[in-house]
Amino acid sequence: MNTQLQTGPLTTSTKTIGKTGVLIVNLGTPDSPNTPDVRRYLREFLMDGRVIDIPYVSRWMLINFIIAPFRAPKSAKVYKELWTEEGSPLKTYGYTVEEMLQKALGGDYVVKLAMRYQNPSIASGLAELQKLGLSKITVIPFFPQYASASTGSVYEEVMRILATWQVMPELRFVNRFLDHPKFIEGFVRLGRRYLSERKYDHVLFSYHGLPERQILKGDVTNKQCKLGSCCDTLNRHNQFCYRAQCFETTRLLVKELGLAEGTYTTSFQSRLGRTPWIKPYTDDVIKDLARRGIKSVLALSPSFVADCLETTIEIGDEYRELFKEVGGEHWQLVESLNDSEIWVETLVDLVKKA
Ligand SMILES: C=CC1=C(C)c2cc3[nH]c(cc4nc(cc5[nH]c(cc1n2)c(C)c5CCC(=O)O)C(CCC(=O)O)=C4C)c(C)c3C=C
Ligand SMILES: [Fe+2]
Ligand SMILES: [Fe+2]
Repeated sequence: MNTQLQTGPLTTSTKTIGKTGVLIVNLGTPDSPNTPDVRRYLREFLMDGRVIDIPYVSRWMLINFIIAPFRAPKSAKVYKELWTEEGSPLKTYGYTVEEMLQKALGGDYVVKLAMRYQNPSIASGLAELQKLGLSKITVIPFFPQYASASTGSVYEEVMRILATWQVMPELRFVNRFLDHPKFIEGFVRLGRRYLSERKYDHVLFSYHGLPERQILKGDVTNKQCKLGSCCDTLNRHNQFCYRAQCFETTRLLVKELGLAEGTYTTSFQSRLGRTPWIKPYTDDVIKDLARRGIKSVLALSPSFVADCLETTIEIGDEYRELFKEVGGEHWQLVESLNDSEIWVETLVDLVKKA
């Protein structure tokens, strides 16, 4: 037997051996807008300790005694308004983007769509990729800004499943892409289109909110986040502060859109429960804008890459109603990146650079 150690250079390049799997992952949505499916979705979603980060027993009681019996039927009604003939927009756009990205990347890649909660699950997407004997897998959570409750949870689920594999291929996780030039350009193009059609008194950038506690728990480097003006700049100490990442996203968009100081605001929506969430709250900002005599608002939501309950219903319908109730006249939601070419170009670039 030849026991001599090979000392020369490697003769094979890992790049040429197998294909690369690309798992694109969005948050998830119910299988249907009926109460049992919505209940199952909310149960899986909100039992995630990264989403509701309270002790297991308290979380279990909250979900089973409040969310499941009371919130699920209410949410089901709203999901029925959102639902289209093709289903939930979040999932429909996901499948279209899966197809577009596969076409754009070509035969060296296999693209699979997964949802963190419900279907198609991360487990099923990874199982399909496993069968192909890939040399590399790149995971792209569809969240522009990092948060433990979103990106962190996708990572955890992927790692939980991969931990059971005998062969683990080379792995890449895209952490965030809030400053990717094409991602920014995507929202800028949309914004410009609306701004060229009519004059708006104010532009509102409304992001998904988070409990303040979750931001403070993530501030591991220097414990300096006070959830105030410290989040106004993004630097190496607060690079994972979700609030700071949202302000940075606004800054990049504002620069490209050429908005003047005082004509735009960043705010946070979708509060749940009684603990404090990051501020300013979108509903408070809307009331304040109306009080200041602002009559027309253009609203963008760059924490989402596909339209969903949080954009179409919460911003598009509920905040419009609120704005009009408090004296506003014209409210316009800017649609999300959805299945636009520029969003697919963003993904191609993220995959190639991973
Ligand atoms: C404690 C609760 C929640 C945290 C934390 C949270 C973080 C978070 N969520 C998204 C993206 C989405 N959330 C969506 C819906 C949604 N979010 C929560 C709660 C928390 N989210 C609930 C209860 C719901 C369901 C809606 C309802 O029943 O009222 C959606 C839309 C899904 C759809 O089907 O359309 C998205 C997308 C992010 C990015 C995030 C952390 C930054
Ligand atoms: Fe959410
Ligand atoms: Fe911060």
